[in-house]
Amino acid sequence: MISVAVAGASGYAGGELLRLLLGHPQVRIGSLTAGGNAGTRLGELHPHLGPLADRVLAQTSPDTLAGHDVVFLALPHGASAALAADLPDDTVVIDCGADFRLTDAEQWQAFYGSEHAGSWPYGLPELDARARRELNGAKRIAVPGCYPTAATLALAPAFAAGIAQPEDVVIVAASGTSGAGKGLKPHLLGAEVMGAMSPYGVGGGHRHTPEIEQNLTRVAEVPVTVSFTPTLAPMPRGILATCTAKVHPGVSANEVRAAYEKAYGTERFVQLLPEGQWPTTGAVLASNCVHVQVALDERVGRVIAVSAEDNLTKGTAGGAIQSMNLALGIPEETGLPTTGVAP
Ligand SMILES: NC(=O)C1=CN([C@@H]2O[C@H](COP(=O)(O)OP(=O)(O)OC[C@H]3O[C@@H](n4cnc5c(N)ncnc54)[C@H](OP(=O)(O)O)[C@@H]3O)[C@@H](O)[C@H]2O)C=CC1
Ligand SMILES: CC(=O)N[C@@H](CCC(=O)OP(=O)(O)O)C(=O)O
Repeated sequence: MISVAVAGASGYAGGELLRLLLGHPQVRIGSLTAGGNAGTRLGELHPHLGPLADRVLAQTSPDTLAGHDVVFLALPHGASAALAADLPDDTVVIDCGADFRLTDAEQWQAFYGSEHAGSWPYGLPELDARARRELNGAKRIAVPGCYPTAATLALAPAFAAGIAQPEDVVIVAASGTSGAGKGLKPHLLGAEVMGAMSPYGVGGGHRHTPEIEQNLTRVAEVPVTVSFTPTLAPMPRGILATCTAKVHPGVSANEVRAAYEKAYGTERFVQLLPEGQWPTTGAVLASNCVHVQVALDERVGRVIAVSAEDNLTKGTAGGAIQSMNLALGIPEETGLPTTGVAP
């Protein structure tokens, strides 16, 4: 059995990790830690995690996380780097936060405003062949942000196939409120969120912009720039990303379709929907699958790719466990749901 600790077990990402790990046949759940909620019964914070209800959260520290094969860090940005440095080199450490996602220190400084901690293998196996190679046997893994997972998977095939132009890429994505974490935020109070959609981080300032650009640049092998606008939607979970890019002159709808079929034909967790069927967040609720659809708007010469994911499942915890499976050399799909919850 693989012994696993979760730091940040009281939060949304930590709770989703535990929901999925409870169904993982090769995992034994060890230490569960938190910050201010240390000392609290898990059942008070996550009443849906019945079998773990009587576990009491410990304070997060290298000592309470010691002695495990795998440690998941589901902590606020900036909290992982120092902690990870004090965990043994032979422990698999999987960071759900942003600390080790970006390779460019200047971009990190510009968007996060703190010192760059470095970069780890990026936990998006479907990005390219290199991603899976680097995750196999990895001891440190950076889990992607939830928007970058959705946007990257929507657009990567168009860039990998050389169909899309690297400028004038526009991404507008709607997220459920759990994406913002459990902390109290005035704009996320029920009265503000219920029944309304609202944009935020408008004008290129959202910290996921450089992460999306990093991913698309990697597959395109030329610098890709994107305009990314997130919006908040009145639902607890889910992301719907609508992504468009100009195509090179002469690209046909058949070529676009073929590029996406080639990219995702054998992927278990990225499903290209049948032509004409468009992704919905409802269909991927609690599933580790991302649904993708693509069309060519011939009138304006743009490819329109739409993806839907559960931000807490494939967008965080499911993606993290998929990477753990690769790191440990066990089948990638172990313990991960490919079906959603409906209605
Ligand atoms: N929510 C999402 O959709 C996604 C989240 N992520 C990332 O996952 C990480 C966790 O996010 P999320 O679960 O949403 O956030 P939450 O705010 O819901 O949870 C944060 C967790 O971190 C703990 N914590 C906070 N401060 C400290 C501290 N100083 N020392 C130790 N523990 C601390 C909290 O403990 P306590 O309850 O005791 O305060 C809680 O367990 C973040 O880095 C986030 O960016 C990544 C992708 C998507
Ligand atoms: C709705 C909402 O607020 N979403 C979060 C993104 C959550 C996430 O995936 O991002 P990190 O892991 O980088 O925090 C945001 O826009 O900041």
